Amino acid sequence: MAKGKQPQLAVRRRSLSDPLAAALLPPPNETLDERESRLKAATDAKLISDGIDEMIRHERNHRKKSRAEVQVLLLGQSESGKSTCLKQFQLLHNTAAFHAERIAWRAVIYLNLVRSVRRILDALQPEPEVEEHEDTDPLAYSLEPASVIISSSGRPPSAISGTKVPNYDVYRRRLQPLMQLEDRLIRLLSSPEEDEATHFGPWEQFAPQPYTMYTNQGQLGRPAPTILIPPTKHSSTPSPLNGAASSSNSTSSPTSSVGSNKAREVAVHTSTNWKKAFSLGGSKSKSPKSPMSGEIEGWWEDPEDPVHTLHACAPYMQEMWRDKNVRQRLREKRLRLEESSGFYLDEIPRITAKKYIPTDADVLKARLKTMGVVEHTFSISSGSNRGVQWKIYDVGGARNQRQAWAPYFEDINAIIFLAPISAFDQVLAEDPVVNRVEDSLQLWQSVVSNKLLAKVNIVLFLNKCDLLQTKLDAGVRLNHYMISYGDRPNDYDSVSKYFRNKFGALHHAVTPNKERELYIHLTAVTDTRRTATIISNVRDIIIKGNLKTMKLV
Ligand SMILES: Nc1nc2c(ncn2[C@@H]2O[C@H](COP(=O)(O)OP(=O)(O)OP(=O)(O)O)[C@@H](O)[C@H]2O)c(=O)[nH]1
Ligand SMILES: [Mg+2]
Repeated sequence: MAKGKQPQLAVRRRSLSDPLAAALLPPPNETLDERESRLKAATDAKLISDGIDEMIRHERNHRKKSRAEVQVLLLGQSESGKSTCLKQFQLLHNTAAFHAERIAWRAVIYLNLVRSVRRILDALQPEPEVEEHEDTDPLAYSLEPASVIISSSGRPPSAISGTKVPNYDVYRRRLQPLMQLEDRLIRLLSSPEEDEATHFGPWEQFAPQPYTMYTNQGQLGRPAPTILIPPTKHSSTPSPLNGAASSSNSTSSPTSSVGSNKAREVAVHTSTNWKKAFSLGGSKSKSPKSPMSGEIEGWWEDPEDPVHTLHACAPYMQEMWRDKNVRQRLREKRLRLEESSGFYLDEIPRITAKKYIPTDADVLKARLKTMGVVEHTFSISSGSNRGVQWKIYDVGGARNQRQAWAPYFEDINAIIFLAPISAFDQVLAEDPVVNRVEDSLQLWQSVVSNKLLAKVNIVLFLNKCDLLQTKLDAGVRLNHYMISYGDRPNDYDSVSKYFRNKFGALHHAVTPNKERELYIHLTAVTDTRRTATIISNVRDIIIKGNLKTMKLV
């Protein structure tokens, strides 16, 4: 009985103590007049409330209409700076997320640093006899032509009988652990098809495994990202890296082959959230718990973390990079590492510190090749337009990636095309007989002449202007590589103007839309301050163009 009464009591108490319910009750002894005016007041209040609801509905619809989606495609050859440009958009419009992801870039920065070391060791290797090399491919001495300067006659003569580096064997032995680490990092970050890092896989997956391929159809009929994952998890596989100690005694070959890893790499193409996996607290890289205390600790407490090998090798890296003979040998081989992607050799102690956290500038400099198409969404305000949804597509620019671009042409509003004009003396990694600027011009021509893109706003970034300036200041002559430049002055202003005119004239000659206004910017997209201003201009141009198209202005 007592049980049955309790709920009723509770209900009564609630209704009596509810001030709103009490206020709405008609007063006791209400007269007819009072009742009439009470009901009228209630009707008036409802009318006002309905009016407000209607206004909110109207506003919502209006906002929906003006919150048109802007879709932007970043195009350009590999290493033109597309992903770096995207990072700048993130830094500007999604700053918190960019900062949260900084830690995840550690692995890429480590790999970039280790690759620079390997390239030096490759360059220092004593040359075999001259006769054996007479018909050698000019690129045989480097895997990364983007940073190797090739003379018109092929192999630089001084590369053959160059400066001897007496400490070469010592460096090679001491830096051997880094070569093993490079293998490991490549396996973590690469696609099976590539010999260059493209994406992350989790730290612990580096066992030789067969792959299972999953594909599915993405929105708008676009090919969805392809994900290659191992059928089983091999987390118990012994690590090739057991801290610094295990590797320092190793005697295996110093120039471990990247190709030997290719078949067993775990690759994640484009979509998966690799950054999350490598962030602090991310699913794959939770800070390790100490077996003793059970407390969460930093990655530097994990004996398998690559930082230990790097930290142990740091003094030898420094010594080699400061060695005058080494520098001389690199000069003879025309290997300008300072100008290459992912250069961190000038900051070895900072990068290899146990508690190193990448800065914004480090992340912008980090080189990770894009495979497929990566979509990023931002909410961007511009002038009176608040919170416009932007989708920016970052594509892989290497030749074998370009077939993936076309499906995106139908829906986009704008293209930002990047052409690295500092690369006039470089060749494509994927086709070492093609000059990089020539390739950019060809690509540019096919984009701006495309009828499907006739109504699309096009913004051209003549990129890597900082490197162009350095190169010209160092005396590299444009007319050695582009005869059409003739005997014009070899300074930055003249050269940049020449490229601006060349790209502009090509657009004018082949565009199917003579009305289209072309916006050209001289950029260095690693420079945050300069790029922020350019991006905000571009943003306004694109939004204005987009609203015009949608007849909203
Ligand atoms: N100094 C300098 N470096 C740049 C500039 N733009 C890009 N880089 C560097 O060049 C490298 C390549 O840039 P990415 O943005 O990865 O090139 P990408 O066009 O995305 O290349 P793919 O993904 O292969 O198509 C990175 O290490 C960047 O930090 C620039 O204007 N100046
Ligand atoms: Mg990229």
